[in-house]
Amino acid sequence: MSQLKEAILSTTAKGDKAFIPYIMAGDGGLEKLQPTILKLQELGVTAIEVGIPFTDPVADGPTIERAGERALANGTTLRKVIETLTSFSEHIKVPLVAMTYLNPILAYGIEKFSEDAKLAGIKGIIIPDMPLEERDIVYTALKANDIALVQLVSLTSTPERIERLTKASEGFIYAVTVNGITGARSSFASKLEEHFKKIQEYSDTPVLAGFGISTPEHVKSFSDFSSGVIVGSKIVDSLVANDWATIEELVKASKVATVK
Ligand SMILES: O=P(O)(O)OC[C@@H](O)[C@@H](O)c1c[nH]c2ccccc12
Repeated sequence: MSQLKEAILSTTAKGDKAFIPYIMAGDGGLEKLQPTILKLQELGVTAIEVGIPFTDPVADGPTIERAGERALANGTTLRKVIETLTSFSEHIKVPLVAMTYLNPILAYGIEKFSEDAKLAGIKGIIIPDMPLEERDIVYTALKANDIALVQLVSLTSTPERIERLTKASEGFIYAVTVNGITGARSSFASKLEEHFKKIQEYSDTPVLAGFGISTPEHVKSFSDFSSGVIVGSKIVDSLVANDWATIEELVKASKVATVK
């Protein structure tokens, strides 16, 4: 079993829910990466999604897109992110999930990338612009380096597609809670619960909810019918504002059993 899936299952076994914050590597300078990751793991997050900035981030909403622009303006590259993570990898105790578009990995070289990513503590990867049908391009190299390939399931996926995606997804299943791009939302569609149940039918891999989750109340309500949540834009904004109290509240909301 992948270390990513193991970390999530050990969290849910305690009665808590998984909490995965998304951060944009290089936002505020790459020197912020180490203190940010170490502080998040101190707060008890389950894993950390590390975004690699990219010039054409088609799935990113305005908050993440702007964070990416700031990171690129700082000179952040995939290579520098991997080097920085590797420099303190002995201190990283939670699995890292890289979030990158296909192009930077192909430019790096998929084999070399997978080997270097492993040394950097990366245990999973999300590639939003890579369709399931194309995954052979990267799969063997990732597998050889124990990197789980996480699939995104959208609200509009057909039942057949949901089945294929969930069966293929490794580490966890990323269930997208809204139509469209990333970013904080104030409300969600009804019937999400049914959608989540359908996703979970095909696989014992934990289903996590992501997109638009920005308050402790959202975290709690999604926790009722998923194994946990991913929070991106709200975390990115809070890091820019150096507002750790907000981040702590979000993480705490996932600790159903161990924090009263
Ligand atoms: O920002 P939000 O709405 O909280 O959603 C998480 C999301 O940002 C993060 O998982 C992510 C950032 N970029 C992506 C691209 C595709 C899928 C997911 C992502």
